[in-house]
Parts: sequence; C-alpha cells; structure tokens
Amino acid sequence: MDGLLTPRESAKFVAENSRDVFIDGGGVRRVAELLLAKASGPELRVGAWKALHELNPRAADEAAVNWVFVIDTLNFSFWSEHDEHKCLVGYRGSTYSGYWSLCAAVNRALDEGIPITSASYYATVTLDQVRHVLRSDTDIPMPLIEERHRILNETGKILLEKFEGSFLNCVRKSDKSAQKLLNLIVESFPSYRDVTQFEGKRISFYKRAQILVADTWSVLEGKGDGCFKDISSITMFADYRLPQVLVHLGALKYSDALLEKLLKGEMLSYGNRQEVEIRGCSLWCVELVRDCLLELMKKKGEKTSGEINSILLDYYLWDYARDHREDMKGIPFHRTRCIYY
Ligand SMILES: Nc1nc2c(c(CN[C@H]3C=C[C@H](O)[C@@H]3O)cn2[C@@H]2O[C@H](COP(=O)(O)O)[C@@H](O)[C@H]2O)c(=O)[nH]1
Repeated sequence: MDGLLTPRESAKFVAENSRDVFIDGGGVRRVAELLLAKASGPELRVGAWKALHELNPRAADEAAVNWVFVIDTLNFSFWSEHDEHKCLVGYRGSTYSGYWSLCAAVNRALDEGIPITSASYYATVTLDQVRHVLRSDTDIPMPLIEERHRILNETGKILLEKFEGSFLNCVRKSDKSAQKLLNLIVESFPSYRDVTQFEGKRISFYKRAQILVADTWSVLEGKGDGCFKDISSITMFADYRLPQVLVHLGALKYSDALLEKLLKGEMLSYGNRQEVEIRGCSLWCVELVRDCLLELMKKKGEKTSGEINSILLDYYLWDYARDHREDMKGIPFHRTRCIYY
C-alpha cells in the first residue's frame, strides 16, 4: 500500500506527536535493568516459548506450524466486561482464561478428534461447530464468536487456494525473511491488515501478523524454515496487555484525562486517536527498552545464547503481566473490541 508506514516508523511517528500518552526515560531504563538481570536466564531465548508454556506444541513440524497459524488467526480480544465473569476453558486439569483459553480450546478440540487446525476443516466449519470448539466452562462465551467463525472460513479458503492448505507453504515462499513473510501474510489474509490513520498518515501496527511471524520462528525453534535472517526487525506486538504492564513498570504514562477515561472502563474504538497513541507509544517504548538493554549488556560485557530482540522482550513482558495480574489491578487496560489484537 502506497505511503503506508511500517510498524516501527508508525510507532516513532505516533510517539513524536502523542498528546495523551508519554514515554518515561527513567522508566525505560528501569525496565531495561529489570531485563538485564534476566538476559542470560531461561526466559529471554527462543526456547522459552515451549519450555515455559505447556499448551504450545512440543514439535517443530508442519502440524505445529499450522497450529500456530490458526491460533494467531484467532488471537484477539479476549477481555471481558467484568473480569470476574469471563470465558474459562478447563483442559487436562487446569483452567485457562484469555489468550490461553483459546489455546486450551484448540487442544481440547484436537483431543476430541476435531481437525480444527486443518484448513480443509475450518474453511467450511459452521458457526455452531465453532461455538462448540470454543465453548466456555462459564456462561460467558469467548468474545466475537461470529467474527471468529467468519475469519476461519475466509482464512481457510485462502490457505487452500493460495498455499495448498498449509501455512508452511506460505513460510517457504518468504526466502527465510521475516519481513517478506510479514508482507505475504498481510497481502494474502485480510483479517491481518491492522492498519489505520494518524495525523493524516497511513500507519500499520500489524499486531497479529507480527506475532504470527514470531510464533512461527518460535515453534520452529529458529531453525530450518524458521531461521529468519531478519527476525530482529519484528517489533513488539501492540495489544492491550503490554501498555498496561509498561504503565505499571513506569515506562509509559497516561494524561490525567485519558487515565480517568480508562478507569471508568470507557471503550476506545479501533483507530481512535488515544487508542492509536497507546499502541504506538507502547511499541516505541519497547524499542527504546531494547536499545537501552543492548547498551547495558555491552557495557557489562554480558554474552547471551542468541540475540536479544523485541520479540523476546515482548514475550517476557506479556508473561510478566500474566504473573503480576494482582499487582496490576489498579492499572486499567484500554478496552477496544476488534479483530486485530
Ligand atoms: N504483546 C503480546 N500480546 C499477546 C501475546 C499473546 C500470547 N503469546 C504468548 C504465547 C506464547 C508466547 O510464549 C507468548 O507468551 C497474546 N497476546 C495478546 O494479549 C491479549 C490477551 O491477553 P490476556 O487477556 O491477558 O490473555 C490479546 O490482545 C492477545 O492477542 C504476546 O506474547 N505478546
């Protein structure tokens, strides 16, 4: 698309023109120092994706890649009106909420013999079948079920038409370039086109397309088809959890007016100026944290097993948000109901 800024360019432009969201330099450094202590630990490496998360596939084969594809095709909008009443999915003795409830539901379906990760199935799956696959153990269903059904049909049909029904074929058309794969995803699959306007410019965050590239890199353990030479060009994923944890850690600040609005639980529509500022400043904030962390590591002479990139920082901060839900209760996340994040 002509004149469309990349996610990194978009984030920089938004951060430079933001009125209600601010990056705090001291907070950025404190987050970098928090991460420095973890730099040589088990979390900040590609293997953590499997080691730390029991629902993620163990394998690095075609089926695992197609699991990632259907998960990230549905990886959006899990928040509920009231946090105490939400969709929950019980699976193999544990109960999962939010993003993990999606993974649990998909794994439960596979255990039940429902081929939910096969394009030939979800290209024509019915709404009732999707309701069954994503069913909640509470009376609160997973949000946007109808949209999830529409997107499954749309995406499945395209995967069959263009990539013989397997996302691995799409990966193999990317010449092991993360950026080529990112562009192939947004050109081929409409629901991944996370683009909007800000101050008269066309901007992109591509949250689900970027996390799809990242999760493909992770499930393939950064090897073989997943050995993307430019994986570090992928930025963090502009969702609704990262801004919350960045505010909690003091790296991001909201104006009083915006904070008041979020504390009241007011919805922000997709593409609204304040919603764009939250997403853009969060993305740019993580880029600054990464730069600061790499600087600190150089000074300290810290060596790590692989390159620290924005994906690994994002994964760590997202997991941190999950593990510190109680501590973060006073910090509101922004409520946007959409299919993009
Ligand atoms: N920025 C960022 N956003 C992420 C993820 C993930 C899942 N990735 C994990 C899976 C394997 C890896 O090890 C990652 O740890 C989901 N989301 C987004 O969060 C929101 C759901 O939040 P909650 O309601 O609390 O479950 C929703 O917008 C969803 O799209 C991430 O990693 N980064």
